[in-house]
Amino acid sequence: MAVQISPSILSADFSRLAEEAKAVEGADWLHVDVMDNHFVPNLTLGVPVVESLARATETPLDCHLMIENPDRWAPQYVEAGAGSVTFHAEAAAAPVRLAREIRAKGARASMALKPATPVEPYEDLLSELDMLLIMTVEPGFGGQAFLDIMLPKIRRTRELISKHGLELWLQVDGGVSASTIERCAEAGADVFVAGSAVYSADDPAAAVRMLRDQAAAVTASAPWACAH
Ligand SMILES: O=C(CO)[C@H](O)[C@H](O)COP(=O)(O)O
Repeated sequence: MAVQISPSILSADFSRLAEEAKAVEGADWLHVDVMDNHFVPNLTLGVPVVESLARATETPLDCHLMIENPDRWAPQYVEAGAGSVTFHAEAAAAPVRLAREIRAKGARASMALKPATPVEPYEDLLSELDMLLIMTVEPGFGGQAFLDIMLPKIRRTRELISKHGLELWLQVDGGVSASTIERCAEAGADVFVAGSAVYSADDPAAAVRMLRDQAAAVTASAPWACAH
């Protein structure tokens, strides 16, 4: 699977969201961080803003729900126009049922793990998902330093994906930049969320292309990438 870049609008100017979305057209996804001030100590946006963003950009929306009770809310983000919906393992009451509901409604189903949540208890669920998101910062805020200690978890997840022969995308989110993306790619990630590294650049679209090229140069020689 080709490397994909998903710029996070958490680092964009929220008073100009449509323009900021257009500034990264050419990216594979637009990462939309939904925070409820309960699951994480920050509050961002909800379903009506996602509906508006879906109308404002051609880029498919990759909605990351950092919220309590995703079982209730996630289907509404599919209806709002998201192409991929990520819920947190720590918050979902019935992750398999929820993943099936997201898929049945027509979006890609994804599950996220906070840094302290291991992947191994979820091994048998991976076949129900289209993507697994490994947080490489504590969720809640952009601009945090990348947690190197997550690299072994990325590697172990890639091994599980290979062991079961899954077509599961492996996303990383938090502190991904020109100086960390290669380590993530070497460990086995193939979908990269980048907020501040993209939106602090003079040319956000060029920053997306540079990150994609950097990661692609690494994964070109990865055995797991060649297998797809
Ligand atoms: O989910 C997130 C925070 O919870 C953001 O997507 C993430 O932090 C992106 O920002 P940056 O690339 O600046 O770290």
